[in-house]
Amino acid sequence: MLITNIKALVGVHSKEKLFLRGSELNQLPILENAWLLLEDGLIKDFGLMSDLNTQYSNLNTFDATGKFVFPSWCDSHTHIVFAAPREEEFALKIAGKTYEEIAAAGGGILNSANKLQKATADELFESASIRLKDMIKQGTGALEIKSGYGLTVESELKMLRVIKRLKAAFPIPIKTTLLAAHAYPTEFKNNHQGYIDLIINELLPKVAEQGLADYIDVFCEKGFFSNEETAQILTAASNYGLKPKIHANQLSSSGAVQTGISHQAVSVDHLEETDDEVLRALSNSNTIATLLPSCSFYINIPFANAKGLIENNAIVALASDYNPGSTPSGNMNFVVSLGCIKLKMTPEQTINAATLNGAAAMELSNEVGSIAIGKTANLFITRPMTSLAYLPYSFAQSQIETVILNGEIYHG
Ligand SMILES: N=CN[C@@H](CCC(=O)O)C(=O)O
Ligand SMILES: [Zn+2]
Repeated sequence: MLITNIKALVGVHSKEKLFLRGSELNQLPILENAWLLLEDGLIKDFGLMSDLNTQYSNLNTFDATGKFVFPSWCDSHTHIVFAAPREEEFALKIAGKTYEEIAAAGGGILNSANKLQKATADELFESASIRLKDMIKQGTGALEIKSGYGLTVESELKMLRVIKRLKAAFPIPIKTTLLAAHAYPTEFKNNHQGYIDLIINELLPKVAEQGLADYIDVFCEKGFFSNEETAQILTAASNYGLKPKIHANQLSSSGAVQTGISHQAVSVDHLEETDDEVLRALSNSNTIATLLPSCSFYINIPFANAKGLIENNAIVALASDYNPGSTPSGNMNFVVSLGCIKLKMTPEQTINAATLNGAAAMELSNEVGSIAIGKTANLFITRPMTSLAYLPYSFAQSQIETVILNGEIYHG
């Protein structure tokens, strides 16, 4: 397929550029009045319309006059396998209850775990497929999915197998993260070590043997998993080659970021509580700071200090956190708008953070996240737009007209 007359081809980073640190995030290379050639599912070539080779004239052509072409969003933090939404908690939130209060009253993660344990794998696969199709139509072309609503060996494995089926059924790269340490099941409320032992001695060996996860995650937070408990789990997982991507500093500043970094985490995610120690720890670090502004928006908690992280030369990514409790939305266009409106990032910074750095947070930036020859042809074409900034500016409305995955138009 040949795409011609592209008003702006966005994110033409060199293939060697695998992530953008600090002020590099400002650089979003764009080719105006361009063409893009896709072949065998990959990006084959691109250039200026003035230099378009006539040998391509008999190809299947898509005329993108007035339109922008973006690399697909790379959503590196989601929990899209769940049994049921939790809109009953929505009313409690409106009435003023906090996320922690709802969780303490039996809502939250344990509520989702009860429902997931009763759901069949087929039901979970069907409902997650509907969510994933919606996300793809909204421009997502690579994502990470976590377990964490099973909280028993059997149900965590059930979730991971559902994610494996999603990988096989959908034409986009998907990475899987084991998040058995999402909350303590009620029966282990007063026996934390018992649950940790279950994860380490029973679950991890099975997950590793069956190749069901790429990463390990822990909700390292007051009232959930302490730094010491997190460290135990990360150390055990490293013996199976599972690198950490952890939930850190969402509700309090508890040292979670530092624990993640000391275990060579690929990313530390959330960081709504971004104190000076967090900035220092992530300054020049190879651990990616993944920010989830839709979560801050939805549960009314502080927004992460993106500017401080960028000024301190951290690698900042943006992701959705799609889950039934704190963020019932996987719309990366809205994430990018919030990045601008609430994190005070520029449109260029948010787009880089939601594409190339998101890909890096899944160790996929060799494959996706920018427009480079040889990368997978996962991209989207907008409606005619006046400028790049129009996309985040027109918040909560989709400017995406056509989604292309592996070089072909996606019809869902
Ligand atoms: N904080 C931990 N996990 C999710 C929320 C899970 C839930 O409420 O179901 C998050 O990233 O916000
Ligand atoms: Zn999360």
